[in-house]
Amino acid sequence: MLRWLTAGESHGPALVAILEGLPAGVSVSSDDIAAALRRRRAGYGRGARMKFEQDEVRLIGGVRHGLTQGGPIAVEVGNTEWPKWETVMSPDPVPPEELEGAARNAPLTRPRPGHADLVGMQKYGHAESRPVLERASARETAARVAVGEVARRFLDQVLGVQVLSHVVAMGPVEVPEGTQPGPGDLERVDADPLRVFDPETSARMVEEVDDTKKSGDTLGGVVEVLAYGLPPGLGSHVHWDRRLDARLAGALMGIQAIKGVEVGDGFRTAARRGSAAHDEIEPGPDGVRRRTNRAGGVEGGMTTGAPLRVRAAMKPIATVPRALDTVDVATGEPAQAHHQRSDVTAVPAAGVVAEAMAALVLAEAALEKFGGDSAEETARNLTSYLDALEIT
Ligand SMILES: Cc1cc2nc3c(=O)[nH]c(=O)nc-3n(C[C@H](O)[C@H](O)[C@H](O)COP(=O)(O)O)c2cc1C
Ligand SMILES: C=C(O[C@@H]1CC(C(=O)O)=C[C@@H](OP(=O)(O)O)[C@H]1O)C(=O)O
Repeated sequence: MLRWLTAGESHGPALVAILEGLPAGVSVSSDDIAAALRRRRAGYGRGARMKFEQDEVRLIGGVRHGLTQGGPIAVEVGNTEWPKWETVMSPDPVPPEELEGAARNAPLTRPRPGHADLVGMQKYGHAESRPVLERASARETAARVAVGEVARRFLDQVLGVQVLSHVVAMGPVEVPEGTQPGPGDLERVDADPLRVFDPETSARMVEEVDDTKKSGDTLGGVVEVLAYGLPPGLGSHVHWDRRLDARLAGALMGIQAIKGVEVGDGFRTAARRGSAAHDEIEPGPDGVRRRTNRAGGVEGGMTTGAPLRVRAAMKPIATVPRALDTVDVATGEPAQAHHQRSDVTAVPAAGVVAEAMAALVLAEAALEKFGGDSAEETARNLTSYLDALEIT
């Protein structure tokens, strides 16, 4: 069983993540995780914080001399901004006179529509939104990307699976139908300012971001995650919570601001007739194959062996600079929502987070199918399964 958990606040000292259940013998270092975190920080349209804050990675358990040992893997991602927040976010009590004069201590009583502020205050009984936004913030996704990188490396080294993502829509601007990077195209995608595979569309998207910023607004979009090299049979048709499509959808919907998930052609499939919706099966030089991949590599809740293709739709950033109407909960009067700074868009970063979540789910499904306490054992079990497949 593969499990993962994160803890920590946006302006706390650090985020932490634990990944439990990964076999021994997977190669990973602090530098590998730091590189993954750099990918998450990039992307045109992100706010000032991405420039002045650094992610400080420390592997504090489960890895020795660059190899996983089989025990829980613990990663700390330090927030270099912590010295500015030490008083306001102190875990231990602070004398009231010290807190009163502290910068950033003013109560946040004008909740932002679209963020977790208002309902979080209602549910947890807070008079202001600081305790809610600190944990609702997508800063937490740094911890997910840290452990997601370990899962990605397991998939690559043991199963030969490549996971990547690209941006397919920014607001109303979409890439042309059929734009799809291949397994070796991750660097090319990352080199684009918006992580778009089509340079002409990327240029139009950059204009859209600039225009949105100029008008004091924010922008959402759609990312696509692809996984190449998966064997057939991860997940299962036998029960709802073993279906791989359900598990991927849950993992992607669990990313802040993701409001829709599509597997394969998803919603577009619903508009087609059956004869134009499914992937016909034919004999190929290496065994049976599908003529198309409209299903996105999943049928009956299981991988088919074709490339996995899932999309996630992100809503526009909630902290709109041209602040939205709200109520000041301290007075009950109409007010403008709290705004200091924000990303114009974080769709490119959401793609990197979506890769991490997909990698964790795929690694979990692979370990359910093949087991193994060492990378060698998992690889052996995979080979034996593939060798024994009667219909290939
Ligand atoms: C990578 C990333 C960066 C984000 N940056 C911001 C931001 O700067 N400002 C903001 O208000 N929301 C930002 N968000 C979105 C909020 O976290 C999100 O709106 C909030 O959690 C509420 O969304 P929900 O209703 O889906 O939970 C970001 C989301 C992601 C995935
Ligand atoms: C810090 C990160 O993202 C943050 C996510 C976020 C939100 O509300 O989700 C709000 C912003 O933080 P702040 O309000 O402090 O400017 C983003 O910068 C990060 O991704 O590392």
